[in-house]
Amino acid sequence: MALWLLAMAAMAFLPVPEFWITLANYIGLYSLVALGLVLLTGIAGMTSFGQAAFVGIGAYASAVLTTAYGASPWIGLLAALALTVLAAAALGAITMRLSGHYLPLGTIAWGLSLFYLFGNLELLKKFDGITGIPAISLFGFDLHAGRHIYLLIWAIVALSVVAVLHLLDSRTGRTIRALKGGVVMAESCGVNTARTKLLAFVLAAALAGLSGWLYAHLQRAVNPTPFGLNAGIGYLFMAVVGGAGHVWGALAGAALMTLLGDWLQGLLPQLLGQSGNFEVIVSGMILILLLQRAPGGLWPVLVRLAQRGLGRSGNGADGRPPLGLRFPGAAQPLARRSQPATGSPVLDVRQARKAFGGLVAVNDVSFALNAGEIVGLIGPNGAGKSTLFNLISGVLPLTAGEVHFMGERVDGQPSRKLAAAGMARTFQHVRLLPAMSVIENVAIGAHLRGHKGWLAGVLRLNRTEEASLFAEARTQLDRVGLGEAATREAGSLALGQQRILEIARALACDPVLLLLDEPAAGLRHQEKLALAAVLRQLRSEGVSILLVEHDMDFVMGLVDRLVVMDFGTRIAEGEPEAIRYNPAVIEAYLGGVE
Ligand SMILES: Nc1ncnc2c1ncn2[C@@H]1O[C@H](COP(=O)(O)OP(=O)(O)OP(=O)(O)O)[C@@H](O)[C@H]1O
Repeated sequence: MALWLLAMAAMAFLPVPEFWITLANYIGLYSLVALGLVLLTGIAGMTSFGQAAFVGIGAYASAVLTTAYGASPWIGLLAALALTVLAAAALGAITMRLSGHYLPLGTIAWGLSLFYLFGNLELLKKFDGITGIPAISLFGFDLHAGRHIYLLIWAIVALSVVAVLHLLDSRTGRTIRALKGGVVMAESCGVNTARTKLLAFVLAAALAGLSGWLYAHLQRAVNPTPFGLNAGIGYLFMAVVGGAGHVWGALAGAALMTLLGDWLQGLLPQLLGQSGNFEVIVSGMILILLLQRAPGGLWPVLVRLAQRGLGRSGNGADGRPPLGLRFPGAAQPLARRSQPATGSPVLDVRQARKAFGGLVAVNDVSFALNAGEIVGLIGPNGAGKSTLFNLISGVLPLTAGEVHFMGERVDGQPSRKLAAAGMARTFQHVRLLPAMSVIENVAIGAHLRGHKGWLAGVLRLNRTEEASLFAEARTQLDRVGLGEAATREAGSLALGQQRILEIARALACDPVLLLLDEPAAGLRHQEKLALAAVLRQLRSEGVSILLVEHDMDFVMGLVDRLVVMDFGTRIAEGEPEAIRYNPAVIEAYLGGVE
């Protein structure tokens, strides 16, 4: 990064052609928008075609203030950011609720609307646009030449890159990255996913607004053309082609698309003997080929080539150790909640019912669980165990009945509220972030035990807390026997170990009640013994555990009580030995006894 900064800064003082500076200025402006898209689309997983409209809001805000009201461009900057953030908060509150194809369609809808708004408002001089925008003045020096504003543009790009890198390497950043693992997992760790999505959306828009502000004072004139849907698609292309999962991919994509377009614009008319927009067609084809050859984008390819050239290999795609693993020194242990007294009521499920249309998956099931107890929920496939888990943990709403947790009625509450109250869970189908390190996955579980927000993350005021969160994650990994794998990518673990990782993540929540959905599936015999030992240890510490499991040997030797379900109904409850010989249970499993 230092080398890159030096090279970029040197260019301003070297006798390079003015035209290079112009290209570099535009690459810088595009990089800012693409950087926002890396955050929003590549990392948080939400596709937006409408970013150009936010560039427009930033540009017009400053253009109007500086031309019609004679304000300083710096006041224009504040207005540009404020207006973009407000517009993004309003649009995001509506659009971020959409999912699947509807989300990108939604962004196209408001992208188009804003474009026509720019072109039809008298205040913005309609499609003619605004001219005579003043240059930015810095320390009494007017930045009216491209070479002058160049340094400002790239200083802002560099700061933005650092800010986004810091953000991603923070408590809030992990929640943004966790969105790709699905909202159910993130919410079960206490993350407010709606707010996190909105934050990613607003931050991406703010970067676009910043780019718009710079654009207005570089061009000194604005009209709606560069803020339309075409430009929005172009920005998305830059992020994807550069490598949407990587911060530096934004710069790589902006540089590639700008340089390629410019090169082809000069070359093609000479080759073809006629002028036209042929560069759009040819660069489109080149980009498709590139995406076929390198679906992850240009940046990971550049990193691989550089590593090969240097004869080194890095840990992550960026060639650096995984984010969040650079904490020297001892950490303050996180505060723990006090566990309820052994034997006191923790969970009380009363007549819980769930119907999916005509199918009653859980049929008026009742049972209770006390502190320091391990209760097993068993039953044949399709008996309704996972559905009951989802009812208890707030993932699914009940059709009827009640769930009480720690003396309070909790049905109807979102799972993040239950996580805050001390309920942590794992999933039947493992839900983790395969490209994230093992320890970072576990640190997501400790989300509610930290408090630093996104700004503290960006400004690096979170280091002490991060050290504590990671120390906690490491403790839980050691506890379940995965300490050695802390820095590995979670996706590289065997499935059984991924389940254990989920247990460590749930333990990082400091739970009162642990809900484990088939924790022993995929484990070898020794690993099962080790897991049983960990669960017994937790019980002795006062943690209550409810587990769904098909492995009867594992369950019988571990649990205090069993609840048996069949066809959505509780058919038996009792100590393992009694359940083993219960005729109703035998019938459910074996389909009848002679
Ligand atoms: N979202 C849903 N919509 C419709 N039906 C569902 C849904 N989720 C579960 N079911 C049905 O509810 C019943 C209970 O399913 P559930 O997954 O809870 O059983 P299970 O006991 O966990 O089974 P397994 O041991 O195979 O995981 C099944 O018939 C299933 O097909």
